[in-house]
Parts: sequence; structure tokens; C-alpha cells
Amino acid sequence: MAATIIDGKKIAETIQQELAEEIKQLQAEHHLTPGLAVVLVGENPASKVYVRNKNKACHDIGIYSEQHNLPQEASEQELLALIQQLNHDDKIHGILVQLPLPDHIDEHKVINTILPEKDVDGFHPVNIGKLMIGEKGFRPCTPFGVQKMLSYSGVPIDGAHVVVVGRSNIVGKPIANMLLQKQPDANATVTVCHSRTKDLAAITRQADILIAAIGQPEMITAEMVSENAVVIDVGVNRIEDPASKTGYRLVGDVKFDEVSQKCKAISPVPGGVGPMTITMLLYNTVESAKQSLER
Ligand SMILES: Nc1nc(=O)c2c([nH]1)NC[C@@H]1CN(c3ccc(C(=O)N[C@@H](CCC(=O)O)C(=O)O)cc3)C=[N+]21
Repeated sequence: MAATIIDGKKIAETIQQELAEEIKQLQAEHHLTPGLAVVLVGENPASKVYVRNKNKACHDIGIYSEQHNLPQEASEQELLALIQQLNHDDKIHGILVQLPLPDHIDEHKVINTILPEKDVDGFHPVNIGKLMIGEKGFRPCTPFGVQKMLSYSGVPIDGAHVVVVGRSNIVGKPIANMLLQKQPDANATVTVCHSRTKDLAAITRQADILIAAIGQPEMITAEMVSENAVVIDVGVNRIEDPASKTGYRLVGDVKFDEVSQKCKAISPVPGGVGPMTITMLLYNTVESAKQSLER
């Protein structure tokens, strides 16, 4: 039987409406408008699309946003100075530096310079540490979006066997930690697999919830999933497609056509995790603005 489609776009819209209400209230009661600064270095075309989408989403729900474009040749020093300036800017509650950065810039140094209380991407070691020990802090937007997507869809996480394929710092490792926590919308049994895993399919077939975050187009096939599985596809891969007017097409890490004929529920690409990622960035920015009232 065909799987239920987990409509990330629709869930994202619902959450964005809730955020818009919350922002109206912050403005009425505290004269406070949440503010986000997005920093883009260079000309990566995919990055430009995301940055544009983020700015639009901010505008739609009432978040103030500003975009800082640095040229590809900008020095690390220049970028760090900009971050320092944004750290001290009271209009700005969230700072996002679009990754990847050019090779001559040290990503760790850049992330470490962002104040943890403005790190709405959840990439600063302080926020990663808080996630690890279950303390309040910013959660990385993509895994946070996956968790919300599951809970909004009524997928039981408590006690479920979650299999994560992929061990990146921005998706695999944090999602595994989040769903493992002794907290609501978590309490899962988590297995993390990766490129060195022996007999991957034997493990993925055991998943109640399968999270594909490998970065390999259409790697997860029908024989790797069970009939009861809920499949969340985190992949965003651009593959060439001469038939498309853009010359490319977006596919996930899951072979959607065959897997969706077998499993219980599945999130599509596009229209799945992507819109949730942007929404959780907005969520974190609103959260950061609220926290600024308490300082
Ligand atoms: N500091 C930082 N934070 C990020 O969160 C971050 C980043 N760097 N670098 C790049 C990745 C990628 N990313 C996406 C966000 C939304 C969609 C998204 O909304 N995708 C749409 C389709 C968009 C399209 O058509 O290209 C969808 O899946 O429906 C995709 C990818 C955030 N990233």
C-alpha cells in the first residue's frame, strides 16, 4: 500500500502561523521585534536560494532580517569582525553564517565567535554540549525540524527504534542525541549507521523510524525498509535533469518512488524537511528574542 505523505511544507506553515501570532504579541507587549542576521560569503548558487528563502520567511511572519554579503575573497578577519559587530547589535537576536565557507576561512573559529545566545543555528559547542546533556539551548534547525515533523504527525517516538543513517555534526549526531533524550518527543532507542556500517540493510530494516541523512542521492531503497517504517528523508541533492527548465532536479537520500510503495509514511523532497529547517530557524530566533527580555 502507498505510504502516508508527511507534508513538511504544511506543518511548517502551521508553525509559522503560530510564530506570527507570538511575534505580534511580543511587539504589542514588549515593543520587541525579533531580528535575524544572515551572513553569506561568496556566490554558492544553492546557498543564495536558501538565503533568499530565509529572508522571505522572516518577512512573511514579522521577523526583522538583514543580509550581509561578503565577497568570496573576504578575509577571515573581516568575517570575524562582522560577527563581533552583530554580537553587540541589540536589534539582532540570531546570527546565521551560511555554510560551507570558502576554504581559507576556519569554520570552527567562525562558529566559536558567534555568541551562544545568538547562535540560532545551534552549531556553537556550548549549544551542542547543552543538547548532549539535555539542557535548554538552541537545537540545530534540521534535526529540530525532523523532531517537530514527527511529533506534529503523531508518530510515536517514545520507545521506538530510530535508525539514523549518517553521522554529520549538523544532522546525524544531533538528531540521534535529541531523540535519545529522556524528554517528551524523544525517549527512542537510537542506532546510528554510516559508511563503514556492516550489513546496513539488516539494520535499517529494523527501524520503526528511519532517518536518512547521508548526502547520497536515492541511496535508501525499498529492500532496506520495513512495511511499518516511517521514513524521514533529510537529503537535498541536486542532480542534473535536462528535462527540467533549471537543468537540475532536487532528490533526497531515499528512492522515493519505490520506498513510498512499501513503508507506512514518508517525507518527500522537496516539501519535507527543507521547509521545516527554515521554520525552526525562525522558531529559534523568536525564542532568542524572548530570552533577551530576561537579561
Ligand atoms: N549555517 C547554515 N545553516 C543552515 O541551516 C544551512 C546552511 N548553513 N547551509 C546549507 C544548508 C541547507 N539548508 C536548507 C534549508 C532549506 C531548504 C529548503 O527549504 N528546501 C526546499 C526546496 C528548495 C529548492 O527548491 O532548492 C524543500 O526541500 O522543499 C533546503 C536546504 C540549510 N542549510
